[in-house]
Amino acid sequence: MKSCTTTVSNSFLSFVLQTWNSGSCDFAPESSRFLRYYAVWEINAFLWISLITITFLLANKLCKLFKLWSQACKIPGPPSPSFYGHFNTISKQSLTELLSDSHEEYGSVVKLWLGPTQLLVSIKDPELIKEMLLKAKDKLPLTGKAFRLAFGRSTLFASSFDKVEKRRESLASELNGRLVERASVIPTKAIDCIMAKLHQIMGKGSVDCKMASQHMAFTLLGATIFGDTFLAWSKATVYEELLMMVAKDACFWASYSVTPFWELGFWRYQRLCAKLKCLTQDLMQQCCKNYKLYHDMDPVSHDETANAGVEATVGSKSCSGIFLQDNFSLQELNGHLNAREEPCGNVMGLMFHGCLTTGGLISNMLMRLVTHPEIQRKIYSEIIMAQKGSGERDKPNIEKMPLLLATIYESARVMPPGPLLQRCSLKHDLKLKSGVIIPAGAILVVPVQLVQMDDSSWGNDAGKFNPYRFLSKTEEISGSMNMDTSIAGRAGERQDQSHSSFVLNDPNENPTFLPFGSGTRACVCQKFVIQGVATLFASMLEQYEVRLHPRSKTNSKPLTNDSIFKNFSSSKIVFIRRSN
Ligand code: HEM
Repeated sequence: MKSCTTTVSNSFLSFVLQTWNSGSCDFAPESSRFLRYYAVWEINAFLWISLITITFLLANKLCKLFKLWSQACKIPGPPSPSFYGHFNTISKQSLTELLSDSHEEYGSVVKLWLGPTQLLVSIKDPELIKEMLLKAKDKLPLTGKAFRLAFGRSTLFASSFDKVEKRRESLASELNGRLVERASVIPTKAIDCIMAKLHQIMGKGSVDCKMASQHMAFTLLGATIFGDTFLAWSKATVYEELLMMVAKDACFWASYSVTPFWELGFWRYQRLCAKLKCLTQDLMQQCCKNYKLYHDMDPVSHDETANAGVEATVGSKSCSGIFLQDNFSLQELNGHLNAREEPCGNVMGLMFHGCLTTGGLISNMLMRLVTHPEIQRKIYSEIIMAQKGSGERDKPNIEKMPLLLATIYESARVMPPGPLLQRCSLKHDLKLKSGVIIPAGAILVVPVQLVQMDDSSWGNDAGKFNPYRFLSKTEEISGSMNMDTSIAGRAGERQDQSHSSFVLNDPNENPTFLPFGSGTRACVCQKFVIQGVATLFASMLEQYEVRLHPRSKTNSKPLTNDSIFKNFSSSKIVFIRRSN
């Protein structure tokens, strides 16, 4: 027995047997010997099974790795400079620039190694992009992890398509249905709040474009989701700060392959996330209380009550926020919660994604307006003309503002809020019609910035900011008939736009217009965002002219941006109240 104690497993065995021998059992010597053999046999079997399972798992991993390497060999791309692939190159050079060089040299599908097991495949050809965005339904595990660490489990923004499919559908049908109609009412109230805040800040001189845009996006989205309650909420400023702090570190903590429970910083981050969650719950409770109050009242007094506490800052009409309408409540957005779902995960996720992307778009729009004052002047005339037609201040008629809409599209084209679209096929290899096979688990990217600036899709002036590319001229013939002439791609004709009227082309007709993605995981809010941002700018430009602060420098050449945080310009701008 003593000789058995030399190995770890045997010492465990002897412990078991000794316990048996010294126990109070009255086994006969044969049965106790049988039990001893049986125990030895069981433990040996357990160790063998463990060994075989681990070997099988390792062999499986190794096979997958060989398969990945052999499939990746067939995809063209620059040779890997080291064991870590192009990872070090990317930290020195922007990924978009590296992809631009690689596509030029190796064609429309290129691979880069981000490590021995991490393959990135970039696609630039419009047809292949369309096919890939339809077929690759998953998002990178890193994206899903960033959302999960920050906001808990949710049914939007998860990596696997199966988890998000249902919630995407319900959100899309609600947003693209009657809520789009409301998107034009909400910003009018939000804009008063935004301008009140900007005026406070501008008392000190100018405002930082990045800060102003972030605040506009936050207020616009908050008012849209939560309604009047949000505009009157005393903790909105703290909420905004917290959201931005969480956003800044989300990807960093998700990038650890093992969640770093040992890091103090991680727990500090988790405390921020918990605070954000408490605030979201507080806001949602207030919304529900106000909603109940509003619905328990007789219809005549609705407006008075819903505006209690809001009247000081915003107009007179009440609005209850998009998700508190009839059958689509905030609770419903979070789903029929299952045990593994966080109560406000979806709402926080939407605020997070919506604020960053919409903030990026607004910042970009503001910078285009200050660097192209002639376009701003024309948009202003368009707003005044449209207003004369309808006479309603509370609801700017953005359908009559094609130049404003085209400027938003063009801003999103020249500098999309996210420079790369990323997808993944987690379980299956992806076979494209061209014959290329992309192994399961590879990171698939579309370099949106390159694709949207490509001469072959956008004409020779693809690198220029020109909103008129999204417009068609309508010429009046014999005073009655309208004839559409597409002016996209005709640089000469674009010079004389002052006396013509225009209609907006559908930007999604061009398959390389991708600021909102496309295919299975495309943004469900495109229509809604465009309408909201257009109404925001229509209300704002009607009252204010935006100018660059005289001492501020701009870089009118779009920067290549690898992160949406870099997308905010830090130029100083001023809002000058119009005299009329
Ligand atoms: C300028 C503003 C926005 C831009 C540029 C934008 C862009 C995007 C992009 C590029 C994607 C991924 C598309 C793909 O992979 O094909 C996406 C997904 C999504 N966006 Fe947006 N977005 C914006 C605002 C919003 C807002 C305001 C909301 C909602 C309040 C929203 C909700 C979503 C949702 C639910 C998804 C799908 C997530 C998934 O399938 O996991 N977006 N967006």
